[in-house]
Amino acid sequence: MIQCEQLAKNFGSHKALQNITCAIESEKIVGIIGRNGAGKSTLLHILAGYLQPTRGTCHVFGEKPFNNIQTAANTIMIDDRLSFSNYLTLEEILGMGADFYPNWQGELAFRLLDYARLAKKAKHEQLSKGQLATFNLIYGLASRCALTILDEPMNGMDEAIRNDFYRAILKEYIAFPRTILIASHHLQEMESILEEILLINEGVVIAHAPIDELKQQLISLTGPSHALAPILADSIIYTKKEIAGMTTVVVEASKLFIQEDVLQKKGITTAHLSTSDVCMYLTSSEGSDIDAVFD
Ligand SMILES: Nc1ncnc2c1ncn2[C@@H]1O[C@H](COP(=O)(O)OP(=O)(O)OP(=O)(O)O)[C@@H](O)[C@H]1O
Repeated sequence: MIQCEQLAKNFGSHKALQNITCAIESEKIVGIIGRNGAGKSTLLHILAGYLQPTRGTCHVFGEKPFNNIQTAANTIMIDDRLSFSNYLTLEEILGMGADFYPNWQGELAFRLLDYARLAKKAKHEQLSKGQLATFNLIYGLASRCALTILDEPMNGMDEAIRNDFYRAILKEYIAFPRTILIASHHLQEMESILEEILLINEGVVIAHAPIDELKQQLISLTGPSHALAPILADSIIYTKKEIAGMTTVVVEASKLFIQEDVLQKKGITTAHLSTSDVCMYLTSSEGSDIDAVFD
């Protein structure tokens, strides 16, 4: 469905994407994860055909997506910039969906509209931030596009409606499988619907793996500082905290060439991290510590 090779995008002298190489199969739900400014939206705009890459290649449905009719016909991009005519009511916007999207699910759209208690006669521009996000997401799901791109779709939604709509995304995906890319900072709450994660940092893909695999990349060790020091000699340490002779570190699991029972004998315990923590550590800049700002 998607193939990017050494994709780069510059805005003037700013390198928003430096080297994106990835392949995404069809009928997958993929989380596009990364810190603020990592390049997620830029990548999604290129995939949707809105932006032309500066270098490298990008193929969606086997073709270059920029200004491509095939991409436009089979892709929907939902973000907070999605706008509709100020003269149209929500009801009218949903009524027109069938004119643009061959698989349009009008009935579902209206049921979701009722569920979210959005007034049919309201105008798009009159909606609150959370209502706007809810309506746009309903529109995106009802379109049933082969490539559905959701850029921070839950921005402004309250927790209850967010949880409902994660479920709605999953149910819709099961009913009509398609490729859904979701860029979001709410990884913890949405990870149950994701199959894989594309982790971007400073315009570069630093991980692309199924959730369970990504989770295994890092491990936390806690034990007496003197026992941990020799074990960590060759490890990249993502975070380290030391209190009263006990140290806790997060390191790469694959670089730890020591058995669990040996660690136990040295008084060292291991713990797995959440996916969200793994992504946070993998994308943290070296030595970054907010406390240091106040020292
Ligand atoms: N049109 C533009 N002109 C200049 N710089 C831009 C433009 N669009 C994005 N950038 C810059 O490119 C970088 C990547 O932006 P992008 O919006 O892709 O990040 P993001 O990962 O989506 O961030 P966030 O999580 O904060 O939404 C940022 O440094 C941003 O300032």
